[in-house]
Amino acid sequence: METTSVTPCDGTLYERVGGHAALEVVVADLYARIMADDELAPFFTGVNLPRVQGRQVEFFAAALGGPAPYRGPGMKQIHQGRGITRHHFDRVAEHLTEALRAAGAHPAVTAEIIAAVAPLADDIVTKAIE
Ligand code: HEM
Repeated sequence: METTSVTPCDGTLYERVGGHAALEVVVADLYARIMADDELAPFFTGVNLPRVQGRQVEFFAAALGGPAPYRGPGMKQIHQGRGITRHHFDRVAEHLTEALRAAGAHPAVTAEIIAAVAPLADDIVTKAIE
């Protein structure tokens, strides 16, 4: 079986992606990509981005098995009523994939992270028809 010391197959996804520092890089890049996307940027008009990015790092860290809990509001509470469609969710997931790739995450780790966030669509998407 092939093994590598750079991307061990054991440990939490949090560890395998590179811990807190790596997630800060990924989330900063994710928001740069979101704000450069004409279909997504309008959702974040007037939003305190540094604060939301900090929460996002906390959320991902906790969701991927990191040591600290996420203390913010739930996904449904945050996103309901914003008119987010499946299409918007998928675009964010694509930007997350690219941000992980750019940060050097192993493709298998990226795939596992995308699989881990996919079920969140049920709470984030509130508008069925575009
Ligand atoms: C993987 C999917 C997603 C996750 C894990 C996620 C997670 C989060 C988190 C943790 C926050 C910060 C909560 C807080 O205020 O403390 C947040 C805020 C926000 N999210 Fe998401 N989100 C996702 C997808 C989306 C999508 C698809 C959209 C819209 C296209 C979106 C729009 C927003 C907006 C506008 C805010 C700011 C709310 C505010 O503070 O006014 N999110 N999200």
